[in-house]
Amino acid sequence: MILYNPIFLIILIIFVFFLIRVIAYKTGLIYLVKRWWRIFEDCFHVYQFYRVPELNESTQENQLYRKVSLYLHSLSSIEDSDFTNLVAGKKLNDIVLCLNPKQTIEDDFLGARVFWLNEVDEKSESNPNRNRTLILKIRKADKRRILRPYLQHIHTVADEIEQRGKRDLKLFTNVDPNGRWRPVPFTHPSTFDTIAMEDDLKNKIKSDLESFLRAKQYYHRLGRVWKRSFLLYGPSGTGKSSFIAAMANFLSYDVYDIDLSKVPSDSDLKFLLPQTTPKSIIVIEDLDRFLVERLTAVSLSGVLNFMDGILNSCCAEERVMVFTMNNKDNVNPSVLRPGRIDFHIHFPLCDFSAFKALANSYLGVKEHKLFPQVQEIFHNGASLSPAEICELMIANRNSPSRAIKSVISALQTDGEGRGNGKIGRQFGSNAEDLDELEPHGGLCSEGFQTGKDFRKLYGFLRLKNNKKSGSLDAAAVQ
Ligand SMILES: Nc1ncnc2c1ncn2[C@@H]1O[C@H](COP(=O)(O)OP(=O)(O)OP(=O)(O)O)[C@@H](O)[C@H]1O
Ligand SMILES: [Mg+2]
Repeated sequence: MILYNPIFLIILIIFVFFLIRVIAYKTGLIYLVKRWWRIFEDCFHVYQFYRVPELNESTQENQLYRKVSLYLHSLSSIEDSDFTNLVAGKKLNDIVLCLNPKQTIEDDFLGARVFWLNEVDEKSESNPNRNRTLILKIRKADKRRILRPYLQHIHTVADEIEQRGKRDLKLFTNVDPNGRWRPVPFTHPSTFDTIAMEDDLKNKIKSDLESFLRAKQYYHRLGRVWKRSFLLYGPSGTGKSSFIAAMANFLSYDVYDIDLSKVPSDSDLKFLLPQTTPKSIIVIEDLDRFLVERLTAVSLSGVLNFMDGILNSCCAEERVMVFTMNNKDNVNPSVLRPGRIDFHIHFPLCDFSAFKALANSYLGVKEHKLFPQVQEIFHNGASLSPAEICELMIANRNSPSRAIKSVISALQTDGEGRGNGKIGRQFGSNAEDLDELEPHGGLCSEGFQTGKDFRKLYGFLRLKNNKKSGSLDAAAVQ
């Protein structure tokens, strides 16, 4: 009889409903129900699809793909996917989620639901970094209302992520036999803080790079190509490659590292350039070795054309070119002429101030009773490369005294005479060294030949000498 009591029936229905809900959530059945509901719902909607391929028709990287990918990886719904990839991130102990081939993720925008499918071309499974496409699935009914603002939203969010430096940098190498770039994550930890270099010089380079980043309008107004080129030269193990990594981390730029021995001809070298993306550093290491010892099939004119190629319109935006050499004296002067290289930066062997900077970072000591002895040895002309000193410090990191003693004995045995004439002029502390960083062309070539002009260009004298500074001076630091 009680079953016919309406109050009892209501309580029973509520209880059963509550029980089903609890079971559905506890067991995860709710997700199955939601999926079925979506499949059912889909039967009443017409969808439209938009493909965003990774490469455009001329096999260059599609910038929209990069932005969409960046945006999707920032969505919380990637965590709710049935399956996704977990990979180690850039920072220590960092784990990031990464889309799996064929994975679909959902996004909501202005009350409309859209889907993204990560499609990987079956033919390219051996090379998963290529021929990938992100497919946007959007209801036809919502398309007119949300498509444009949605794409704009993706642009904005991706730009913000990049600005915040969250962009995962890539290192591209030209080892692909098809003459294409092969990317790997770029996770080099080097920063300007970890490089032992005189602060003044470091700050000048940093402020030049910062003003370069901000100067897009300025360069365009002048009709000049927005690029910078650097020559880093000095003995082995003095930090040239680490400095390039520090630049990439500072600018948040990808790195394209060209191995000239893997380039079969001049035209292949030329072909590599248009495939690079804006916001990138293009690097040729040990250029002197390749040119002097002829270790590459590429000719001198091929290299010169490549260096000038950055001036052509297809790759004129936001490029930094860096060349490294052990010795620039044997290289044909046309390689180094103004216009091809903007800055020459010397990386010498260690002096006492660099040694102290390394001791501070590697051993955590700012002062030590053995420092006067080390200073004396440097003063007498002995030196080692920072790399050699770093290795000794790492090997003896548990005992600073032992580490410094091992540096002293290495300086006495291997370092004799190596630092001849270098001490005191390592990091641009005098007028001669300012010339080392002096601009050698590009924006600054005409009429900027002395250290004084260089300082003027970068505004160091602006406060003192406002009247004298020209318009180029003011704009260059914007
Ligand atoms: N100035 C420096 N400050 C801090 N670490 C340095 C410096 N120079 C070298 N090192 C350390 O020494 C190692 C080798 O340096 P790096 O590879 O950058 O030298 P390099 O000049 O590129 O040498 P090579 O000409 O042989 O390519 C790196 O691990 C780096 O940490
Ligand atoms: Mg190197």
